[in-house]
This record gives sequence, C-alpha cells and structure tokens, in this order.
Amino acid sequence: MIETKGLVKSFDGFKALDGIELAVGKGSIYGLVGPNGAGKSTLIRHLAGIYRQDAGEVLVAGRPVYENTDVKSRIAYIPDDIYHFMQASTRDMMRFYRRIYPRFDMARYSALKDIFVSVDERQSIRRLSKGMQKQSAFWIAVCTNPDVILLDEPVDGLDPIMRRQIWSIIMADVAERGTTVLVSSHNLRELEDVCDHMGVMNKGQLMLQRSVSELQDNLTKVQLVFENAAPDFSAWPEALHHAQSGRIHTLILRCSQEEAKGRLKLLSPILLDTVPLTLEEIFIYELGGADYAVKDIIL
Ligand SMILES: Nc1ncnc2c1ncn2[C@@H]1O[C@H](COP(=O)(O)OP(=O)(O)OP(=O)(O)O)[C@@H](O)[C@H]1O
Repeated sequence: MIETKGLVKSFDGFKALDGIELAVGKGSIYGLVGPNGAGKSTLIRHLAGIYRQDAGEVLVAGRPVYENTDVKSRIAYIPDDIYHFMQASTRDMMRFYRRIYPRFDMARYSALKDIFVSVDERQSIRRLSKGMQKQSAFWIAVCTNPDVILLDEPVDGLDPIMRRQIWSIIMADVAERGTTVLVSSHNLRELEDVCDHMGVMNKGQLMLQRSVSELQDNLTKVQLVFENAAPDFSAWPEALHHAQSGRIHTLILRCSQEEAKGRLKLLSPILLDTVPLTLEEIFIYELGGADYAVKDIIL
C-alpha cells in the first residue's frame, strides 16, 4: 500500500534520506523507530506528499504521491508539530476539511465528540493545550475516513487514557476498513504493543524491516537448570547470549522455539522454560554486531 524505492533526499548537501526501500502492506500497522535526526519525519513528509524526493519513487496504492490530489485525499497525516491554522477552532477545521476531503464523515465527527470531550470545538486551536491540539488534529484526520494514516510521534503530549483511546480508534479502523498505518517514534516501547511490522531507521537509512511475528519466531529465549555442569554454550553458533544466575542459565538462541526445545531436551535439563522476548531484546540481538550502540537507536 505504501512503497518507496531508492528514496533520496538531501538538505543543503546533507543526505537526510539515503536510498530508502520501504514496503508497508494494506491493513498493516508499521512502526518506524529511530533516534532523533534519523530521518523519520522527512520520510513521512514524503509519504504525505509534502516533500518532493531528489531521487527514487514514493507510491501509495501504486501511485506517486507528490502533487497527486486524489491520492493525498486518502491519506491522513498527523505531524509531530501542529499543522492546523492556529486561529481556527476545531469546528472551523472540520468545515475546511469537509470541503476538501470528499469522504469527510460528519456522523463520525459528531460521534467522536464523546471521546474528545476535553476539546472545546469552538475554542481556537492556539488556546488548546499541546495534548488537546493533538486530539483535535486526530479527530479531524480520522473523519476523512483515510485509507492511510501517517502518525509522526503521535502520543507525545497525550495522557495514557487518551493514548489508549486513540489507539483503539486506529485499531478499529484497521480491523474494519483495512486502513494502513505508519507510525513513527523514537521510543520502541510505545510501538511494540500495537505494530505488526517494524522498521528501524538510522542516519537516513532503513536498517531493518520485518514483521513482528517473523522477528519473534527467529529468536528464542530459554531458561534452563541442569543437574550437573552445563555444557559450553559458547561453542554453539546459534547461541547469541548466555548468562548464569545461581543454577539458572538464560540463553538466547537464533532459531525457533521448537528447534531450541528439541535441541536442549537432548541435554536432559531438569528445567526448560521458554521466556517471551521483548522487541527491545530482539532488536538488540538482530542489530548487534554493527559498529553503533543499538540501545541509542531504539530506546
Ligand atoms: N527542512 C529541513 N532543512 C534542513 N535539514 C533538515 C530539514 N528537515 C530535516 N532536516 C535534517 O534531516 C535530518 C533528519 O531529520 P528528521 O526530522 O527527518 O529526523 P527524525 O528522525 O524525524 O528526528 P526526530 O525524532 O528528532 O523528530 C536531520 O539531520 C535534520 O536536521
């Protein structure tokens, strides 16, 4: 649904995007994670049709986005900084969007008043708090019934209850309408519960993109106890990590759970348990070995 091919963008000779090959399937929630300055917002602005690329292609539903009004009318973009006309109220913005977006859904706008109760729709946006401004932007954006939602750091400034409500609106759209969502954050923990695909950006490059299930299937964490001395796991090429605390050995292996259990059972441990890996741990091992601090990139 969303695709970039060899996307390059420079600002005054500085390559902010350096050959991005992004692929986001329809109905997917794709999390884009990376440190400050990685290029996430620049990439999203290309997907929203705000920036014109220097080289490469930016496609939504197979069609170029830049200066394509029809494609852009199906995309909702909620930037990190607020884009509304600050003098206008939420209601003014609703009227403005209703004229521009042919699929603007007035029934949905009215229904969502019960969710966004803290946003006074007649108040000028300038006078709303940062979190309320975000809510107002989100309220208007989802009423356009978009095929694609682009969220740049969406939960910055939102309280936990509002975060959950916004995510439940997005999840319902994904489930019922097959909406495609791309969401960026510099914090992996914000994304790991909601995304089915993840991409890691650093220094203008997409270093890794996978489905979360593929990431989870590829690595297994186990805890083991042996009656006698443990074998030398450092000789196992698939053992990425081994730690011991008392009699408990913790291993992270590059293989599926079934393979790990099959192999470890042969060692007759008196205890063998698999432990779920967090995405944070998965990324640390997937990206490990490169000459940068992985934790700086994803946490
Ligand atoms: N309009 C611009 N003019 C000049 N440089 C820019 C412009 N927009 C972005 N950059 C530069 O491009 C790089 C990527 O910036 P970008 O805002 O895309 O990163 P980001 O991953 O979204 O970071 P953050 O998490 O801090 O929002 C940065 O070095 C930034 O200074």
